[in-house]
Amino acid sequence: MEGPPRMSRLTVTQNEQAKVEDKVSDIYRVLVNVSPRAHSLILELWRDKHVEFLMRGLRMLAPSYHVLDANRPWLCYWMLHSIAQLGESFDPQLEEDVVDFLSRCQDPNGGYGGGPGQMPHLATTYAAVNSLITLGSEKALMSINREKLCLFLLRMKDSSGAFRMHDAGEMDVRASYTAISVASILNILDSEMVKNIGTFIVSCQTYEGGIAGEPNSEAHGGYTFCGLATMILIGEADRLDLPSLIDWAVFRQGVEGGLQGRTNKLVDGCYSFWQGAVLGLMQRLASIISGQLRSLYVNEKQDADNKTSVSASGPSEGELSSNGFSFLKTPSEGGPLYDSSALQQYILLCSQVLEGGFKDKPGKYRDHYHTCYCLSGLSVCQYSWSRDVNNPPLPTAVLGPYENLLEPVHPLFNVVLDRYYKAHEFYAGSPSANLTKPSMEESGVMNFDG
Ligand SMILES: CC(C)=CCC/C(C)=C/CC/C(C)=C/COP(=O)(O)OP(=O)(O)O
Ligand SMILES: [Zn+2]
Repeated sequence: MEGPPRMSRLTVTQNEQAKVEDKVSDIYRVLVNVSPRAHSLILELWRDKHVEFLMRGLRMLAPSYHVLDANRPWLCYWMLHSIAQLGESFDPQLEEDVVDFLSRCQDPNGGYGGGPGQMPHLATTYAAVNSLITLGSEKALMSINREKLCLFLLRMKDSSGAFRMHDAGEMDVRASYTAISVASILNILDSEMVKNIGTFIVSCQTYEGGIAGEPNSEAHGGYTFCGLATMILIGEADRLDLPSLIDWAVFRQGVEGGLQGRTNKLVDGCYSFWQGAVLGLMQRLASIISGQLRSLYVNEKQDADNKTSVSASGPSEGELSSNGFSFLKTPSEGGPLYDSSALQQYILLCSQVLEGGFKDKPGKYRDHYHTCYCLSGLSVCQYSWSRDVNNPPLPTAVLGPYENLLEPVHPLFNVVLDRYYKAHEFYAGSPSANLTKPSMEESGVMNFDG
């Protein structure tokens, strides 16, 4: 694994980076020569344009949902979540159409496929569940068959502890996150689902400090978010080497202000969330981090398996599903571990498309994925100085006019906070223990090792 950075990639990075830097410094040259009003205008979030772009996308999707065949729950999530972060409500007819469509994607044996009749997949299950929670109506929340979903999740669980994305599919950190995220938010997380997942994720942390998609691969922001969020949701974050994770993550901010996904690659607006949220989550792990640093200094070498009192003694099922809720009660300490103002500048100046929507970087086209994750990253950034995400941030934390402020998101699930609270309350009365579930053998947990 260890070795020098690949030179070809470094060369491309430097050339491309220079072009982006030129563009950014052109904009700054304009900025310093104009009035404060113009400065503020340039940093404005073009809300109406974004809502127009997103609503148009949703309406086009609604009648037939025939585009991007296997990705339709994702398109729903990216658009709905973006609209919710912008503080807009949904037209009841549109909401009804989306719930009906997603119900048609729900497999009779649990989970959601990329379209009606398609095989259930963990990624589209996550997207569908987050979409329905974002819609937030009783009809939307009731439409999820949690009992069957529980069976689907157990079917995707391999004997090693890791999850597969779909029947006979690949096992990676995305699968762990999407499974644990939906189980936690729907209050069906149990010890069977959690078993050995921490060990799998620990095995994906690389020599750089970030987390890879699978053991022996390269650390990447997308997988690092998935791995860290999963470890927090299962109460095992202290099994990761958090100081080295921070060390890797803080160096992912480029001179352009944006964040890159991996070493020597270009910055990209979508990592504003994947990497920004990782560093945001770290602010709530301060006590574990200082404990790990202390033990480093006193040279207390601990076996990773013995570090977690929670995993050693086994948490109760109620405790497991409540990790996502209690995490928010831990104060966010010390301010952001990245330059929040520079990241907001990158999102607003380099990723924002004035006709509506967001893109990876100048020279690329807008799309709904980048719109969703640039907005999610911007929201995380705006609240990065707040100890409590439930309180509005100070004006100094929000770059540009204060009207730029977005709705806060739950950083572990990436759904708007008030929708999360509604779902949490809705599903609180019926935890996993009340669902009739078979054992691992009865549910046919796949064992490819024979
Ligand atoms: C919840 C869920 C399903 C999360 C997915 C997380 C995520 C974004 C993973 C990224 C996967 C990956 C290796 C991208 C590299 O693309 P690239 O080589 O085009 O980009 P790069 O140059 O920026 O690395
Ligand atoms: Zn991207």
